[in-house]
Amino acid sequence: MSIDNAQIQAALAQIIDPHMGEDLISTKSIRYSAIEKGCVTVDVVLGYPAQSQFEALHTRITHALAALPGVESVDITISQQITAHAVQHGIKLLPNVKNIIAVASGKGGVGKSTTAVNLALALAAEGASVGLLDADIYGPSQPMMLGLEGKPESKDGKSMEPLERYGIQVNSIGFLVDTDTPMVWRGPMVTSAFDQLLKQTNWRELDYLIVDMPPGTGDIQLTLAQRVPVTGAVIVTTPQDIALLDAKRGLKMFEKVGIPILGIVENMSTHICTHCGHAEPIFGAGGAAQMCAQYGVELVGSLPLDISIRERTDAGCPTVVAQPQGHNAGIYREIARKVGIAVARKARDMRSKFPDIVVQNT
Ligand SMILES: Nc1ncnc2c1ncn2[C@@H]1O[C@H](COP(=O)(O)OP(=O)(O)OP(=O)(O)O)[C@@H](O)[C@H]1O
Repeated sequence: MSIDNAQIQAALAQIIDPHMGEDLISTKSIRYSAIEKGCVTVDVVLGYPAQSQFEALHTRITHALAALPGVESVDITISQQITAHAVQHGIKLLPNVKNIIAVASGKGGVGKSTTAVNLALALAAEGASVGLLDADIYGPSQPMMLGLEGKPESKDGKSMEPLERYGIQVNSIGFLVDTDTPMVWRGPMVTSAFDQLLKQTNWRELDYLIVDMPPGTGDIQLTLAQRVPVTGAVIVTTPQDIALLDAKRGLKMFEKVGIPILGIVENMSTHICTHCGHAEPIFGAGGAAQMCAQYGVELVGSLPLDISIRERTDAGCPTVVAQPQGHNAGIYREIARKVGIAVARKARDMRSKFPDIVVQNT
């Protein structure tokens, strides 16, 4: 009994990508499929970082196709290709950077930098090429969180080479601005230092550049948001009403400048007692989920208030690299996957909704 390509396509249309919630044909993940003398060849290309999922997907496709009558052998290749970005109209794109993700918070101290660095490392752990730009003028903390010292080198006296740590490229406003200078003086220097960081860093072929934004929703944040060709923003909040209120302001600020929200991260959602392991929602519960429902955005993950998260970041070795098999690293990886998928989806949606949007095809 012989089999044709239409039957192969029909079988592939039954395989659901569990992370996208759509089948492999609808997600346009099948780049090539052919059959010759009972031998099936299929090339699958995922649009988000998912290296750790390749094996499971390979097994599922192989089983599904091998079960078809007339199939003698199956040859499946799985890879990933991060989609190029769509950004706010009128902003110049950065060379060598496919997607920029702003990590922001309405309020300071909610764990924005901790989330940004772990998100960057989790995306890299799934095989993406990632950069981290620390634009938090109030307290650039990425050098400490990554245990990085020194200044970026300049080969031509104008541009900077990003530093590297744990497989990601890093540049920080802390390297350019004297953080001991009072904020009132630093303010005017900020936008030019930020421009320098953004445009004069020689990023090398990034799938994602994660920008750790300064906390708040004032003029500085708005200016920065308007200068960066952002694919989307991730907003970090804690569960208290006051933090949620500020997070909503942040959300509106991004909407105002046409930047889509890729997701909300609820940090310090429950306190885990180091003695008995009891989980207590000391800052309240359910607020972030309610906010997400109200604004139609996704709650991409909730991290507990866990002493090990603070200890690892303070020691310059964030959770995702310090305890890759731990529960919290798993949550960060899940957040990274959801953000990666949201980027792929938003780029697709924006291109169809706003045909005049700037799209970089790389
Ligand atoms: N889930 C968590 N559990 C325990 N400690 C945490 C958690 N998230 C962040 N922290 C700690 O809280 C402190 C503040 O975190 P972080 O610097 O990431 O916040 P931020 O929002 O970026 O602050 P800033 O407003 O200063 O930029 C840090 O010491 C960090 O290690």
